[in-house]
This record gives sequence, C-alpha cells and structure tokens, in this order.
Amino acid sequence: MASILVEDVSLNYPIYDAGGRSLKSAIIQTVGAKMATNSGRVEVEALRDISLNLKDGDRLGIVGHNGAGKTTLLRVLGGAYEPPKGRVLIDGTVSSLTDITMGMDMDATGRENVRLRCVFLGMSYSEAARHSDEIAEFSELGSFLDLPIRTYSTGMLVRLAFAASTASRPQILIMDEMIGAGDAAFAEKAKARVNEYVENASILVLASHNDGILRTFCNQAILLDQGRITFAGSVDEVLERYHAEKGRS
Ligand SMILES: Nc1ncnc2c1ncn2[C@@H]1O[C@H](COP(=O)(O)OP(=O)(O)OP(=O)(O)O)[C@@H](O)[C@H]1O
Repeated sequence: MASILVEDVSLNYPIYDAGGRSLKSAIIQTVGAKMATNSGRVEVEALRDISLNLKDGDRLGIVGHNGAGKTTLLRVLGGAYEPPKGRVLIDGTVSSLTDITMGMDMDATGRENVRLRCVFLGMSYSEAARHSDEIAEFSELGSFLDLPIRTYSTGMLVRLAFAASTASRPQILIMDEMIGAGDAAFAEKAKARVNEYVENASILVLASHNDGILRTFCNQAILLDQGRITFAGSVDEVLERYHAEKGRS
C-alpha cells in the first residue's frame, strides 16, 4: 500500500540579491507567486499551506499557470526539497521524472552513469547491474555508452537519463510534462515506455499544461494559484475552472 500525506506545507525561495527596489518590483511583476520579506530579505512564496492525502489508485493532476508552484510541489514530493514548514509523509518507493539529468557525472561514462542513476533511484548495486544492459539497449547509444557523457549532445543525454530513470517500477511516480526524448522514432518508443511506467505505479502525481495528457492519465486534479490550492475536483472540473479564470485574467 502506497500513500502520500502532505500537511500544511509552505515553502519560500529566498532571493539573496534583491536589495534594490527596482529588482524587487520587477520580480513582483513577473513571477506568478507572492513576495514576502523575512528579516529584511525578499522571498518568493512558492507554496502556501498545501495539504494532500493520496492513496493507491489516486492519479493527481496539478494544474496552474506559469509560476503557480507546480514544479516546486513535485520537488517537495520527490524529496528534492525539504519544506521548512509542514510535513510530508510518504509510504512506498518513489521515482521522480522531473530533473532527470540531475546528479549525472559529466566525466563518467554513459554506463557508469546508468548504474549511478539506478542506485540514486533506490536500487541495490546488483539490481543496478542487472538493469544496466536493458537501459543501455533502450537508449540506443551504442559505443557512446563507453565515453564520458560530456561528449554527448543534449538529445543523447536526455535519452540516457530517460532510459535510466524509467527502468525501475516505483509505487509512486512524480512527473511533469512528458519528456521530449530525442528524434521522432525514439519519442514514440519513449511514449510507450512512459505509458507502461505510469500504468504500473500505484500513485501518480503529474503536473502539466496539456489538457489531453491530464485527462488521459489522471483521475483527480488540483488547481494551484500563487502557491495555494484554490480548487480540487475531477480533472474536467479543475480544467474548466482553470480555463475560465485564465479567460478572465
Ligand atoms: N530557485 C528559485 N529561486 C527563486 N524563486 C524561484 C526558484 N524556483 C522557482 N521560483 C519561483 O517560485 C514560484 C513557483 O515556481 P515553480 O517553478 O514551482 O512554478 P511552476 O508552476 O512549475 O511554473 P511553470 O509552469 O512555469 O513551470 C515562481 O514564482 C518562481 O518564480
């Protein structure tokens, strides 16, 4: 049984060089979040009083305009950010498909990075070794796998990171928009792998600007605005509210 419990989570980003009034007002005008000051330091309020309770079978879509806090919430759920306020209790293995190239070692080879990534995703060394052949084959990088990844093009790096990041079978899957991984043929293959990956997960949390993707994969949704959950309901209800509000702004 997998579960996610989020209670009253708030998270601010400090802006260390926002001393000047002009920068402060520029930020206020451009970000989709509220600003705060803490001991004289400017902060962006990325998440405010977020609570969620997800169980097996829940497939949550996160909807919101640019800067609403979607990626920040995914990073909190994926464990990349520890929220300074509130708590997050996660039961089950988690895999995050956001920031898939994060933590890769540019001087290590493709093969070495595959093993590193597998261990980073929670596999033991023997499991990582078992998966690495399949990942290498899926990436179609051939002899490049034995070269340091600093020699790769961006597309090659994404292929490798995608193949490695989707090799495990997590109970909880945290994702943003589908990853555009390489050329058309590889993108088709990647799409099929993502579908299988999503189907196997007990809980999915997916942030997307794409209505079709949200309708296909999710069975409930929340609307984020300036870091707060302003509405929760079925995917159709949340999308209707989101588009109505967008039309008014
Ligand atoms: N490292 C950072 N430092 C300061 N502010 C940040 C940082 N990362 C994000 N923010 C701010 O936090 C707020 C939430 O950002 P976040 O990336 O979570 O939004 P989002 O909903 O994912 O946006 P998008 O749809 O554009 O990807 C925004 O106002 C953004 O400007």
